[in-house]
Amino acid sequence: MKMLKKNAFIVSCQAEEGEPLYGKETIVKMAMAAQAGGADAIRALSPENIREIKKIVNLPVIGITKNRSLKGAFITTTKKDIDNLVDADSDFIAIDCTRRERPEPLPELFDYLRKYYPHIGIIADIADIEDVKYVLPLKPDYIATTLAGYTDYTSGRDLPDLDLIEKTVKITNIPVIAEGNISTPQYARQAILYGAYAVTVGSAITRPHVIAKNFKDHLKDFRNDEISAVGIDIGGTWTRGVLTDRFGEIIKSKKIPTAATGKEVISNMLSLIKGLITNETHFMGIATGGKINFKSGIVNFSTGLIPDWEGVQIADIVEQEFHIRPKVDNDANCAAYFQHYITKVNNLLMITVGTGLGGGIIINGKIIRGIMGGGGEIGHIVYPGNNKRCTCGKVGCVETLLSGRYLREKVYEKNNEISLNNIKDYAKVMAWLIDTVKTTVDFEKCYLGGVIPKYGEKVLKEIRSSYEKIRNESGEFIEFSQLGEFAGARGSAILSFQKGEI
Ligand SMILES: CC(=O)N[C@H](C=O)[C@@H](O)[C@H](O)[C@H](O)COP(=O)(O)O
Repeated sequence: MKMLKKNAFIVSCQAEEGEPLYGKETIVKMAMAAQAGGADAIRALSPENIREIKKIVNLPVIGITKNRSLKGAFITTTKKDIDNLVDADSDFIAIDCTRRERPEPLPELFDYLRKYYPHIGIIADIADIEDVKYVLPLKPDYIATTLAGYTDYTSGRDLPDLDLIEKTVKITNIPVIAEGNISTPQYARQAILYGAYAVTVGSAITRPHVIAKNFKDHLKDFRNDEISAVGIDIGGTWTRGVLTDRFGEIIKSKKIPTAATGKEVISNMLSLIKGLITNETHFMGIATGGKINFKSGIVNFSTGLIPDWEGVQIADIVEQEFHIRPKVDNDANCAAYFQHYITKVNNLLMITVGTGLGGGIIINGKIIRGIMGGGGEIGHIVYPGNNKRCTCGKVGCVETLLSGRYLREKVYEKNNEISLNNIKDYAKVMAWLIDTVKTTVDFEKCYLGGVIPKYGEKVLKEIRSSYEKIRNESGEFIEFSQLGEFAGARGSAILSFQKGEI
């Protein structure tokens, strides 16, 4: 019996009737292309194709037949199929070994192959770990995860099912072939590291209509329109809104005081959106204080700076009204994202000094959100010796020493001039905070946004020199953010153009 190489890369070259590339001439070309790309073996459908491939391509072939008219198992289900595949010079034959109804009993197919074609390797195509247990007594030569997601008992699973590989290698020494929805080279590599003996890739290489659809899926929501987005930033004091183009440039902006009850905050948000949205707007972002579940668009936790905010299903409310699913994120995360977008700095800390003290951390271009959406909430780090109670319920949060309100008290203005007499303490705590976060995530730049830039360079200088005393290194990486009061709203607009989690 032939063996597949360890860590082999198998390319499945298939097109069923009705698919655009159906026909043996194309299938042979697919196999040639796969070989040129370094494939170690080919998986192919139907004796006619296999015969042609074997004439031209010098690689082992895993042969299968498919009978789509069957209700249950459909890959190589009869002894006649086996005869035809062997006759076409297949080196291996894959058999549907799922627990579904089938025309001929599975043990009979195995016995038949072993008796009449002992040189042919048998690959058991399975869908879940129960299938593996079901087929183990028949001692297949390989087990392939081909059918995960394709049976009624596995449909709806996250694919590729890498866990299935891990579970299978735990209960058997029979080599496992990772197959089915290995859609990227990274997944192929992961599959091997999860314990697969070899990996089979099909559609991602040989089904151009699937590849094209995947590209289209990433572009189709741009439609036949100018790209624009509404971005809303709901803060403790102000609710700001912008309509931007694809670059985050403001087309229109508006701001209103944040209302005193949750109900009003929501109705204000909706009317702000109404005043900004156009017929061509298909994207929306909402930035707001608190810990936000980015996936569901629900406020997980709020300090109370925005009234009745916890548990509000922002994304659902907006979607119901405007039929656009908005991306909802923490306000400082959105400001940080916009800072990253504008400056191209991939590792940064954004501190927004406002009603509270917001933080957003970008590492390798990604927003750090964590489990509950509380990532980067640096205002709630406890400053040693501080016993002020914070709006979040804890005692000692730096927010109680660094918020905009506190800054105003420290930097009092006499005859329109800023007095910096008390700024030293403020700068010391801010520098301590920056050092604490830098020690944790080692960002490249720290931007101070919100109200702090309006107090001028002297404040910045003081923070830098406090930092230099703590670290004995330059504080030049600390800068004022130049993006202004709409940074959060613009950031949420830019974020809404992205697909998936950013
Ligand atoms: C379910 C089914 O009919 N699978 C077939 C089995 O041979 C093929 O259509 C797949 O292309 C092959 O398994 C590779 O998987 P993917 O194309 O997802 O990389």
